[in-house]
Amino acid sequence: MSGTSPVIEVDELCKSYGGTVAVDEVSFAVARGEIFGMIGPNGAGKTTTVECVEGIRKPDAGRISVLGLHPLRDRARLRQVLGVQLQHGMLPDRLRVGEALTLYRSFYRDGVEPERLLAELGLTASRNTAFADLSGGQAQRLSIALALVGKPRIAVLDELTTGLDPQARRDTWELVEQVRESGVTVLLITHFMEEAERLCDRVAIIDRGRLAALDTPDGLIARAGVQQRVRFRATGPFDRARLAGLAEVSGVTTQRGEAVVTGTGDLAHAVNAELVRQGVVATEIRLDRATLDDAFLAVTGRRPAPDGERE
Ligand SMILES: Nc1ncnc2c1ncn2[C@@H]1O[C@H](COP(=O)(O)OP(=O)(O)OP(=O)(O)O)[C@@H](O)[C@H]1O
Repeated sequence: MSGTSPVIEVDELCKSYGGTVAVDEVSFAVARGEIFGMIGPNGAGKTTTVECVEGIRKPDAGRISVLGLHPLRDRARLRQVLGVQLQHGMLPDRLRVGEALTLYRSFYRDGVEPERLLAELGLTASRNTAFADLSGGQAQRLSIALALVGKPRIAVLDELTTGLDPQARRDTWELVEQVRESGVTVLLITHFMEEAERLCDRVAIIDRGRLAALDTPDGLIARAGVQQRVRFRATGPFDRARLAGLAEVSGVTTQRGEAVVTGTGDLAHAVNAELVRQGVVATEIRLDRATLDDAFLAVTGRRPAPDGERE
């Protein structure tokens, strides 16, 4: 995190619905200009946490500060600096793209020229299209445009690319990177591990209402102690015992004529260096890198839903 004070501070946030504890003493801080991700199983408490940050839910306990504002007491001022992505189905079907942007622009003192946003988000040709007639990707881009039209300092994006095809998803990721480059801090809730790994500077894993882990994607993967795998074919025989004796290595097996070495740390480098010491040349060396999926499993005990699906 940079030396500047955080733009969002959440301190020991608690929220229950009747007997259901949705958020249980969650604390974190989001630095200016970062893309901060929240991942976790369904019902883990992500949306409730973010809704408390947005000032649309009242916490039972804890302290939240957003750009120095209190989400409930300073709600009107908060609305001017926080851009929130619309959830599906929140616009009237017959409202046209251009009209929606102009309407939303009118809610803010400061803002971006709607025409400019339309162009930047590739929506110029859809300006006169009614919301109900937009494709999934176009509707998603419109919801992002509406989150940005008030020139927010923080954008909250919830389920950014759910329902989009892979190409539209990648285009949306580029868009979010542009948003961040323009100086906006992004709070992103996602079910896609690949999305979190690719976009987020830091990721909070929320599980059963608690903050289970918080780190960079690489840090989460490394801290989970997830096993990595290096596969290679060797040009000649090599001493397996010496390979197995390396600090980084936990196992050496052979699969379909390939040596498969499992372990942690800088495994590929350690294996390669040992083979060089043995005078063996490895061909087709491949590293099966651990991913955020593995870290998620290690932290929550559950696999993320396939391809970010809702369970
Ligand atoms: N309005 C509500 N009334 C009662 N219980 C609720 C309400 N909203 C959420 N909950 C419950 O609180 C818990 C946390 O829900 P929340 O929506 O914050 O989780 P989430 O991590 O955002 O889940 P998802 O990934 O499914 O959106 C769940 O057990 C949920 O059923």
